[in-house]
Amino acid sequence: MKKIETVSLIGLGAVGAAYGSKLHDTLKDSLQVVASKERIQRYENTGIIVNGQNYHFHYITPETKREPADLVLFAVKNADLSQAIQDARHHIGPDTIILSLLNGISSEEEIQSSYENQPILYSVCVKLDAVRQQNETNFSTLGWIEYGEKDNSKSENALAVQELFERAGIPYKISEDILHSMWWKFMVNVGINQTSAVLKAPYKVFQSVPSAYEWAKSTMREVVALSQKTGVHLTEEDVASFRPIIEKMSPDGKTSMLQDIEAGRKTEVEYLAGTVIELGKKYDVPTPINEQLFKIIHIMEDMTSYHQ
Ligand SMILES: NC(=O)C1=CN([C@@H]2O[C@H](COP(=O)(O)OP(=O)(O)OC[C@H]3O[C@@H](n4cnc5c(N)ncnc54)[C@H](OP(=O)(O)O)[C@@H]3O)[C@@H](O)[C@H]2O)C=CC1
Ligand SMILES: CC(C)(CO)C(=O)C(=O)O
Repeated sequence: MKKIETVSLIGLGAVGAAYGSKLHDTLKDSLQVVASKERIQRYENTGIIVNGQNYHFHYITPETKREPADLVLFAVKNADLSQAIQDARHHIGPDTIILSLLNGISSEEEIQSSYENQPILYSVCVKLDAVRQQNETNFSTLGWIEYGEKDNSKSENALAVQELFERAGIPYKISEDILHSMWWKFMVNVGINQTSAVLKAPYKVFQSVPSAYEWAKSTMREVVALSQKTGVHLTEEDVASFRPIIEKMSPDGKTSMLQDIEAGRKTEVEYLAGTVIELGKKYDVPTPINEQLFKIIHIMEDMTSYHQ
Protein backbone atom coordinates (compact mmCIF):
# COMPACT_ATOMS: atom_id res chain seq x y z
CA MET A 1 0.00 0.00 0.00
CA LYS A 2 1.09 3.56 -0.75
CA LYS A 3 2.57 5.18 2.40
CA ILE A 4 2.67 8.93 3.00
CA GLU A 5 6.17 9.83 4.23
CA THR A 6 6.37 13.55 3.41
CA VAL A 7 3.74 16.21 3.98
CA SER A 8 3.74 19.91 3.07
CA LEU A 9 1.39 22.26 4.86
CA ILE A 10 0.52 25.75 3.74
CA GLY A 11 -1.29 27.89 6.31
CA LEU A 12 -0.26 27.82 9.97
CA GLY A 13 -3.28 29.51 11.54
CA ALA A 14 -5.90 27.89 13.79
CA VAL A 15 -6.52 24.86 11.58
CA GLY A 16 -2.98 24.47 10.21
CA ALA A 17 -1.35 24.74 13.63
CA ALA A 18 -3.85 22.36 15.26
CA TYR A 19 -3.45 19.52 12.73
CA GLY A 20 0.15 20.52 11.95
CA SER A 21 1.12 19.97 15.60
CA LYS A 22 -0.12 16.37 15.42
CA LEU A 23 1.65 15.75 12.12
CA HIS A 24 4.87 17.29 13.45
CA ASP A 25 4.80 15.00 16.51
CA THR A 26 4.82 12.02 14.15
CA LEU A 27 6.68 13.13 11.05
CA LYS A 28 9.14 15.62 12.59
CA ASP A 29 10.98 17.36 9.72
CA SER A 30 9.20 15.29 7.09
CA LEU A 31 6.40 17.80 7.68
CA GLN A 32 7.39 21.01 5.90
CA VAL A 33 5.53 24.29 6.33
CA VAL A 34 5.56 26.47 3.24
CA ALA A 35 5.78 30.16 4.09
CA SER A 36 7.37 33.34 2.78
CA LYS A 37 10.64 34.60 4.28
CA GLU A 38 8.74 37.31 6.16
CA ARG A 39 6.32 34.77 7.66
CA ILE A 40 9.12 32.37 8.59
CA GLN A 41 10.96 35.16 10.37
CA ARG A 42 7.81 36.09 12.28
CA TYR A 43 7.04 32.46 13.18
CA GLU A 44 10.64 31.85 14.32
CA ASN A 45 10.71 35.04 16.40
CA THR A 46 7.49 34.39 18.27
CA GLY A 47 7.30 30.60 18.05
CA ILE A 48 4.07 28.80 17.21
CA ILE A 49 2.37 27.78 20.42
CA VAL A 50 -0.24 25.05 20.27
CA ASN A 51 -2.08 24.21 23.48
CA GLY A 52 0.81 25.70 25.46
CA GLN A 53 3.60 23.89 23.62
CA ASN A 54 6.12 25.74 21.45
CA TYR A 55 6.45 24.05 18.05
CA HIS A 56 9.55 24.41 15.87
CA PHE A 57 8.32 23.49 12.44
CA HIS A 58 10.56 22.85 9.45
CA TYR A 59 9.86 25.90 7.27
CA ILE A 60 10.53 26.21 3.56
CA THR A 61 10.09 29.22 1.29
CA PRO A 62 7.92 28.95 -1.82
CA GLU A 63 10.95 29.58 -4.04
CA THR A 64 12.93 26.60 -2.71
CA LYS A 65 12.98 23.72 -5.19
CA ARG A 66 12.47 20.24 -3.73
CA GLU A 67 11.08 16.79 -4.42
CA PRO A 68 7.28 16.81 -4.53
CA ALA A 69 5.61 15.84 -1.24
CA ASP A 70 3.41 12.77 -0.87
CA LEU A 71 0.63 14.95 0.58
CA VAL A 72 -0.03 18.70 0.43
CA LEU A 73 -2.45 20.21 2.94
CA PHE A 74 -4.00 23.62 2.31
CA ALA A 75 -5.12 25.47 5.47
CA VAL A 76 -5.29 29.12 4.44
CA LYS A 77 -8.34 31.38 4.24
CA ASN A 78 -10.25 31.29 0.93
CA ALA A 79 -9.07 34.75 -0.17
CA ASP A 80 -5.44 33.59 0.16
CA LEU A 81 -5.91 30.34 -1.70
CA SER A 82 -4.79 31.45 -5.15
CA GLN A 83 -1.46 32.73 -3.76
CA ALA A 84 -1.08 29.55 -1.68
CA ILE A 85 -1.65 27.41 -4.77
CA GLN A 86 1.23 29.26 -6.45
CA ASP A 87 3.43 29.04 -3.37
CA ALA A 88 2.95 25.26 -3.07
CA ARG A 89 3.94 24.60 -6.70
CA HIS A 90 7.31 22.96 -5.94
CA HIS A 91 5.61 20.55 -3.54
CA ILE A 92 3.10 19.20 -6.04
CA GLY A 93 4.08 16.43 -8.45
CA PRO A 94 1.84 14.11 -10.48
CA ASP A 95 1.35 11.69 -7.57
CA THR A 96 0.99 14.24 -4.76
CA ILE A 97 -2.32 13.89 -2.96
CA ILE A 98 -3.97 17.22 -2.12
CA LEU A 99 -6.32 17.87 0.77
CA SER A 100 -7.93 21.26 1.31
CA LEU A 101 -9.18 22.00 4.82
CA LEU A 102 -10.83 25.28 3.87
CA ASN A 103 -14.46 25.99 4.59
CA GLY A 104 -16.86 26.64 1.72
CA ILE A 105 -17.60 24.56 -1.35
CA SER A 106 -15.17 26.01 -3.87
CA SER A 107 -11.57 25.41 -2.76
CA GLU A 108 -11.15 21.95 -4.31
CA GLU A 109 -12.34 23.22 -7.68
CA GLU A 110 -10.06 26.24 -7.43
CA ILE A 111 -7.09 23.96 -6.77
CA GLN A 112 -8.16 21.57 -9.51
CA SER A 113 -8.31 24.41 -12.01
CA SER A 114 -4.58 25.04 -11.43
CA TYR A 115 -3.61 21.38 -11.17
CA GLU A 116 -5.71 19.49 -13.67
CA ASN A 117 -5.83 15.70 -13.16
CA GLN A 118 -4.20 16.07 -9.73
CA PRO A 119 -5.38 13.55 -7.12
CA ILE A 120 -7.51 15.71 -4.80
CA LEU A 121 -9.47 14.32 -1.91
CA TYR A 122 -12.47 16.47 -0.99
CA SER A 123 -12.56 17.26 2.71
CA VAL A 124 -14.07 19.22 5.60
CA CYS A 125 -13.04 19.59 9.23
CA VAL A 126 -15.88 19.02 11.63
CA LYS A 127 -16.17 20.08 15.28
CA LEU A 128 -12.65 21.53 15.55
CA ASP A 129 -12.83 24.39 18.06
CA ALA A 130 -9.40 25.91 17.46
CA VAL A 131 -8.95 29.54 18.48
CA ARG A 132 -5.89 31.49 17.37
CA GLN A 133 -4.57 34.69 18.88
CA GLN A 134 -1.55 35.86 16.90
CA ASN A 135 0.94 32.96 17.23
CA GLU A 136 -1.02 30.95 19.81
CA THR A 137 -3.62 28.33 18.95
CA ASN A 138 -5.70 26.48 21.50
CA PHE A 139 -8.27 23.77 20.96
CA SER A 140 -10.20 21.46 23.24
CA THR A 141 -11.15 19.06 20.46
CA LEU A 142 -9.66 18.29 17.06
CA GLY A 143 -13.07 17.11 15.92
CA TRP A 144 -12.41 15.07 12.84
CA ILE A 145 -11.43 15.48 9.19
CA GLU A 146 -14.08 14.00 6.94
CA TYR A 147 -12.80 13.31 3.44
CA GLY A 148 -13.22 11.22 0.34
CA GLU A 149 -12.89 10.91 -3.40
CA LYS A 150 -15.36 12.96 -5.41
CA ASP A 151 -16.92 9.66 -6.59
CA ASN A 152 -16.87 8.28 -2.99
CA SER A 153 -14.62 5.35 -3.95
CA LYS A 154 -12.28 3.96 -1.27
CA SER A 155 -9.23 4.66 -3.38
CA GLU A 156 -5.59 3.85 -2.62
CA ASN A 157 -5.07 7.57 -1.88
CA ALA A 158 -7.97 7.67 0.57
CA LEU A 159 -6.52 4.64 2.36
CA ALA A 160 -3.02 6.16 2.39
CA VAL A 161 -4.40 9.27 4.10
CA GLN A 162 -6.28 7.05 6.55
CA GLU A 163 -3.01 5.27 7.44
CA LEU A 164 -1.28 8.65 7.98
CA PHE A 165 -4.11 9.96 10.17
CA GLU A 166 -4.02 6.74 12.24
CA ARG A 167 -0.26 7.13 12.70
CA ALA A 168 -0.54 10.81 13.67
CA GLY A 169 -3.60 10.40 15.91
CA ILE A 170 -5.73 12.72 13.79
CA PRO A 171 -9.40 11.77 14.05
CA TYR A 172 -10.99 11.21 10.64
CA LYS A 173 -13.95 9.73 8.81
CA ILE A 174 -13.95 8.56 5.21
CA SER A 175 -17.21 9.99 3.97
CA GLU A 176 -19.82 7.76 2.34
CA ASP A 177 -21.05 10.80 0.41
CA ILE A 178 -18.51 13.61 0.35
CA LEU A 179 -20.69 16.03 -1.60
CA HIS A 180 -23.34 15.71 1.11
CA SER A 181 -20.67 16.16 3.83
CA MET A 182 -19.34 19.29 2.14
CA TRP A 183 -22.77 20.81 1.74
CA TRP A 184 -23.64 19.91 5.34
CA LYS A 185 -20.50 21.69 6.56
CA PHE A 186 -21.27 24.63 4.26
CA MET A 187 -24.76 24.81 5.78
CA VAL A 188 -23.26 24.81 9.29
CA ASN A 189 -20.76 27.56 8.47
CA VAL A 190 -23.37 29.69 6.73
CA GLY A 191 -25.53 29.38 9.86
CA ILE A 192 -23.16 29.50 12.78
CA ASN A 193 -20.11 31.44 11.52
CA GLN A 194 -22.07 34.38 10.19
CA THR A 195 -24.53 34.77 13.07
CA SER A 196 -21.71 34.37 15.60
CA ALA A 197 -19.75 37.13 13.86
CA VAL A 198 -22.70 39.52 13.97
CA LEU A 199 -23.67 38.63 17.56
CA LYS A 200 -20.00 38.47 18.66
CA ALA A 201 -21.06 35.20 20.21
CA PRO A 202 -18.78 32.36 21.36
CA TYR A 203 -20.26 28.84 21.29
CA LYS A 204 -21.75 29.20 24.79
CA VAL A 205 -24.29 31.71 23.42
CA PHE A 206 -25.61 29.14 20.95
CA GLN A 207 -25.49 26.45 23.63
CA SER A 208 -27.61 28.47 26.07
CA VAL A 209 -29.66 31.12 24.24
CA PRO A 210 -32.39 29.38 22.20
CA SER A 211 -33.26 32.47 20.11
CA ALA A 212 -29.63 32.79 18.94
CA TYR A 213 -29.51 29.16 17.86
CA GLU A 214 -32.93 29.48 16.16
CA TRP A 215 -31.58 32.37 14.06
CA ALA A 216 -28.54 30.30 13.06
CA LYS A 217 -30.90 27.45 12.05
CA SER A 218 -33.06 29.79 9.94
CA THR A 219 -29.90 30.86 8.13
CA MET A 220 -28.94 27.21 7.57
CA ARG A 221 -32.37 26.48 6.11
CA GLU A 222 -31.63 28.73 3.13
CA VAL A 223 -28.80 26.30 2.26
CA VAL A 224 -31.19 23.37 2.76
CA ALA A 225 -33.56 24.97 0.22
CA LEU A 226 -30.71 25.50 -2.26
CA SER A 227 -29.46 21.96 -1.83
CA GLN A 228 -32.75 20.66 -3.26
CA LYS A 229 -31.83 22.36 -6.54
CA THR A 230 -28.26 21.09 -6.65
CA GLY A 231 -29.16 17.46 -6.10
CA VAL A 232 -27.63 17.25 -2.60
CA HIS A 233 -30.94 17.20 -0.73
CA LEU A 234 -30.06 18.30 2.80
CA THR A 235 -32.94 17.85 5.23
CA GLU A 236 -34.21 19.18 8.55
CA GLU A 237 -32.42 16.19 10.11
CA ASP A 238 -29.14 17.58 8.77
CA VAL A 239 -29.91 20.89 10.49
CA ALA A 240 -30.72 19.05 13.73
CA SER A 241 -27.55 16.95 13.57
CA PHE A 242 -25.31 19.95 14.36
CA ARG A 243 -26.94 20.51 17.76
CA PRO A 244 -25.17 17.63 19.61
CA ILE A 245 -21.90 18.69 17.99
CA ILE A 246 -22.01 22.32 19.11
CA GLU A 247 -23.12 21.18 22.58
CA LYS A 248 -19.73 19.47 23.00
CA MET A 249 -17.58 22.34 21.72
CA SER A 250 -15.66 24.54 24.15
CA PRO A 251 -18.14 27.17 25.50
CA ASP A 252 -15.51 29.89 25.05
CA GLY A 253 -14.57 28.69 21.56
CA LYS A 254 -15.31 30.97 18.61
CA THR A 255 -16.02 30.38 14.95
CA SER A 256 -13.28 31.28 12.50
CA MET A 257 -15.40 34.20 11.26
CA LEU A 258 -15.82 35.68 14.73
CA GLN A 259 -12.06 35.31 15.19
CA ASP A 260 -11.56 37.23 11.91
CA ILE A 261 -13.87 40.06 13.02
CA GLU A 262 -12.15 40.33 16.39
CA ALA A 263 -8.69 40.34 14.83
CA GLY A 264 -9.71 42.98 12.25
CA ARG A 265 -9.15 40.54 9.36
CA LYS A 266 -11.27 40.26 6.24
CA THR A 267 -13.85 37.50 6.69
CA GLU A 268 -14.89 34.65 4.39
CA VAL A 269 -18.39 36.12 3.91
CA GLU A 270 -17.98 36.09 0.10
CA TYR A 271 -17.59 32.28 0.28
CA LEU A 272 -20.56 31.78 2.63
CA ALA A 273 -23.43 34.32 2.20
CA GLY A 274 -21.85 35.43 -1.11
CA THR A 275 -22.10 31.90 -2.52
CA VAL A 276 -25.61 31.40 -1.09
CA ILE A 277 -26.84 34.62 -2.72
CA GLU A 278 -25.24 33.71 -6.06
CA LEU A 279 -26.77 30.22 -6.03
CA GLY A 280 -30.11 31.70 -4.89
CA LYS A 281 -30.16 33.91 -7.99
CA LYS A 282 -29.14 31.02 -10.22
CA TYR A 283 -31.87 28.68 -8.93
CA ASP A 284 -34.49 31.30 -8.08
CA VAL A 285 -34.43 30.48 -4.35
CA PRO A 286 -35.01 33.37 -1.91
CA THR A 287 -32.09 33.99 0.47
CA PRO A 288 -33.15 37.08 2.50
CA ILE A 289 -31.28 36.24 5.71
CA ASN A 290 -28.01 35.70 3.88
CA GLU A 291 -28.54 38.93 1.94
CA GLN A 292 -28.78 40.85 5.21
CA LEU A 293 -25.84 39.01 6.78
CA PHE A 294 -23.76 39.73 3.67
CA LYS A 295 -24.45 43.46 4.05
CA ILE A 296 -23.96 43.56 7.83
CA ILE A 297 -20.70 41.61 7.79
CA HIS A 298 -19.34 43.86 5.05
CA ILE A 299 -20.25 46.90 7.15
CA MET A 300 -18.48 45.31 10.13
CA GLU A 301 -15.38 44.78 7.97
CA ASP A 302 -15.53 48.42 6.78
CA MET A 303 -15.88 49.62 10.38
CA THR A 304 -12.77 47.65 11.36
CA SER A 305 -10.65 49.15 8.59
CA TYR A 306 -12.09 52.61 9.45
CA HIS A 307 -10.82 52.22 13.03
CA GLN A 308 -7.37 50.92 12.08
N1 LIG B 1 -10.69 28.12 12.97
C1 LIG B 1 -11.43 27.03 12.94
O1 LIG B 1 -11.76 26.46 13.99
C2 LIG B 1 -11.85 26.43 11.63
C3 LIG B 1 -11.53 27.00 10.40
N2 LIG B 1 -11.89 26.37 9.23
C4 LIG B 1 -11.52 26.90 7.92
O2 LIG B 1 -10.13 26.64 7.70
C5 LIG B 1 -9.54 27.66 6.89
C6 LIG B 1 -8.38 28.27 7.67
O3 LIG B 1 -8.93 28.92 8.82
P1 LIG B 1 -8.09 29.37 10.08
O4 LIG B 1 -7.02 28.39 10.34
O5 LIG B 1 -9.07 29.67 11.13
O6 LIG B 1 -7.45 30.72 9.51
P2 LIG B 1 -6.27 31.60 10.12
O7 LIG B 1 -6.50 32.98 9.63
O8 LIG B 1 -6.13 31.35 11.57
O9 LIG B 1 -4.99 30.98 9.41
C7 LIG B 1 -4.67 31.09 8.06
C8 LIG B 1 -3.18 31.07 7.98
O10 LIG B 1 -2.79 31.01 6.61
C9 LIG B 1 -1.59 31.74 6.50
N3 LIG B 1 -1.37 32.07 5.09
C10 LIG B 1 -2.12 32.79 4.24
N4 LIG B 1 -1.58 32.81 3.01
C11 LIG B 1 -0.45 32.09 3.08
C12 LIG B 1 0.57 31.77 2.15
N5 LIG B 1 0.53 32.17 0.86
N6 LIG B 1 1.62 31.03 2.57
C13 LIG B 1 1.71 30.61 3.85
N7 LIG B 1 0.78 30.87 4.78
C14 LIG B 1 -0.29 31.61 4.40
C15 LIG B 1 -1.81 32.95 7.37
O11 LIG B 1 -0.57 33.48 7.70
P3 LIG B 1 -0.38 34.90 8.44
O12 LIG B 1 -1.05 34.79 9.75
O13 LIG B 1 1.07 34.99 8.52
O14 LIG B 1 -1.04 35.89 7.54
C16 LIG B 1 -2.52 32.32 8.56
O15 LIG B 1 -1.60 31.92 9.55
C17 LIG B 1 -10.68 28.66 6.59
O16 LIG B 1 -11.27 28.37 5.36
C18 LIG B 1 -11.66 28.42 7.75
O17 LIG B 1 -12.97 28.79 7.39
C19 LIG B 1 -12.50 25.15 9.25
C20 LIG B 1 -12.83 24.56 10.43
C21 LIG B 1 -12.57 25.15 11.70
C1 LIG C 1 -17.79 24.40 12.49
C2 LIG C 1 -16.89 25.55 12.91
C3 LIG C 1 -17.76 26.61 13.49
C4 LIG C 1 -15.95 24.98 13.97
O1 LIG C 1 -15.19 23.92 13.50
C5 LIG C 1 -16.07 26.06 11.77
O2 LIG C 1 -15.94 25.40 10.77
C6 LIG C 1 -15.40 27.37 11.81
O3 LIG C 1 -15.14 27.92 12.90
O4 LIG C 1 -15.09 27.88 10.72
